[in-house]
Amino acid sequence: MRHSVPPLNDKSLLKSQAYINGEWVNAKSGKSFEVTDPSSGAVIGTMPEMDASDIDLAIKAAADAFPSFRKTTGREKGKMLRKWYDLMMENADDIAKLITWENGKPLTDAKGEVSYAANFFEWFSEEAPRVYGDTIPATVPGNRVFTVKEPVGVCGLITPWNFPAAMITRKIGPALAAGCTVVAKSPGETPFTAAALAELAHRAGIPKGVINIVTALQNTPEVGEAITSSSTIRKVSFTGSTNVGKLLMKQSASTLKKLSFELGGNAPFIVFDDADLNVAVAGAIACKFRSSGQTCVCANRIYVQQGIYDEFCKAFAEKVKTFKVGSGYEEGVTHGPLIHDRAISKVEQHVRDAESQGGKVLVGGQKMPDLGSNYFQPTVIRDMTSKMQLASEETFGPVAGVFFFSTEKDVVAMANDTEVGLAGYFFSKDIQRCYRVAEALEVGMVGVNTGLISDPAAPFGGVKHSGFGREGSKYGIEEYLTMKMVTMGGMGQELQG
Ligand SMILES: NC(=O)c1ccc[n+]([C@@H]2O[C@H](COP(=O)([O-])OP(=O)(O)OC[C@H]3O[C@@H](n4cnc5c(N)ncnc54)[C@H](O)[C@@H]3O)[C@@H](O)[C@H]2O)c1
Ligand SMILES: O=CCCC(=O)O
Repeated sequence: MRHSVPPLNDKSLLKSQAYINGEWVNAKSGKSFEVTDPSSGAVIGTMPEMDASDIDLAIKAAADAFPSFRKTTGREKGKMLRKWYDLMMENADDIAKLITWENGKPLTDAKGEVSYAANFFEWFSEEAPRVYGDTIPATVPGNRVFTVKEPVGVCGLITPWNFPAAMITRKIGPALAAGCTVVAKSPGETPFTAAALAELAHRAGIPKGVINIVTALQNTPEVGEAITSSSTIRKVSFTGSTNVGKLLMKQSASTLKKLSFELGGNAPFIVFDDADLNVAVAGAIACKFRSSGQTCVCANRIYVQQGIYDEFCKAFAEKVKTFKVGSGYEEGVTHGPLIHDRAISKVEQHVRDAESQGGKVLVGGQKMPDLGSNYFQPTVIRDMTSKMQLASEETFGPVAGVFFFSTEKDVVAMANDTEVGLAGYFFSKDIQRCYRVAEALEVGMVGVNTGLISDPAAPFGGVKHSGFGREGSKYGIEEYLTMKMVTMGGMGQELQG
């Protein structure tokens, strides 16, 4: 079965080829892979199944474009990114339809993602002209020392399917602002959005070779290897799971690349007795069920203090009962399908495991075969314990496990008892506790009395096995720059004449 193409205002935004050196191309082998709609399971199109030989062409194009692009002034690069931002916003409805088509998220969420994604271009269009070095007082008399920031060079970018637009713009925006050229591997599950963005880059006048979008599904490991082992590529930025991050880091070792890794999380979400219950419930809904739980910063372990536990569980479950699950295109739908059957298997396993160890399902807990094979009911389970799988593994789906705790010290110990450290959240009205707990959590990002922390102006990234490097914010561009120090000798002479 082939699912019909969404009605785009501009049909030329739907591409089924990769974009290399300013041209739309197929794989040299002629092979392609099928892309499916996670809602219906229907094949919705194909993309080139590229291999290492195609990637080499993209790397060469990016390397050829680099000497000239690196000399482009910050202001010029800023104008290109701004133009790309404007085109994204003008075509927001079409891009959102493509996101819903291939990722499944509801159209309103997809529109939100387009704006979030485009904002990275706007933000970095403003950072591009503001790349400063330092002047440094030298220790050696007569020496003058200064630093300049230079683009790293050709960058390899690898992104996941859960934000088909925003994960790519969050990398390409700062890369271009710094003066780098890129080879970006779009996610095999969701390649159409990235291709539409490449078409808009073309229209924005971004020079050929500066952006290259390569595609693969089965060949993804080979493509990853080609990118990480290339001696032309100087930097790799990856967003995805911790396991794949570790593999890519090993592969990058022989060429000692600069790396930024945004990896998996297992976010603690803590509600203290002194929290505003309504604010905490709203925060948990937004944080846990955004994109049906498929974001790396989604709450994974919800810890609620004893005095408020029953009340919180009841109010939280009541809210979840109001969700409408269905196709992302359907009016009023709040939550769509998961990306594929592996995701369904994982959430089901977490639910069954929790139930078998005494967890009580308050709402949901089952697959939804009437809607399609990738649908799972939004689920709330109470009486969770640290022995259950969900406590130590990222669920990446619509299952909220609520744990019980007694003291601040206990809950911080439980929150930190994990290898990863991406985001953490807590709710309290006590300002001293807010500082104390924010400082004690071993994560890269903390939400206090909010479940939504993503913002192009705020540094995004983790600690521990959640990776390193920061995206967005004034720090994001640093990932794509190197610092050169210049010492000028014989400078402290007497005036002549
Ligand atoms: N920290 C963040 O910003 C962030 C954002 C989104 C997702 N994630 C994490 O990603 C995971 C969910 O996504 P997933 O299960 O699809 O992750 P994944 O690591 O399996 O895949 C992510 C992407 O990496 C690429 N990939 C996979 N194997 C590869 C290989 N051998 N070489 C090169 N590229 C490869 C694919 O293109 C894929 O789209 C979760 O752990 C989530 O927390 C993290
Ligand atoms: O899934 C990871 C990224 C989520 C976000 O940027 O808010």
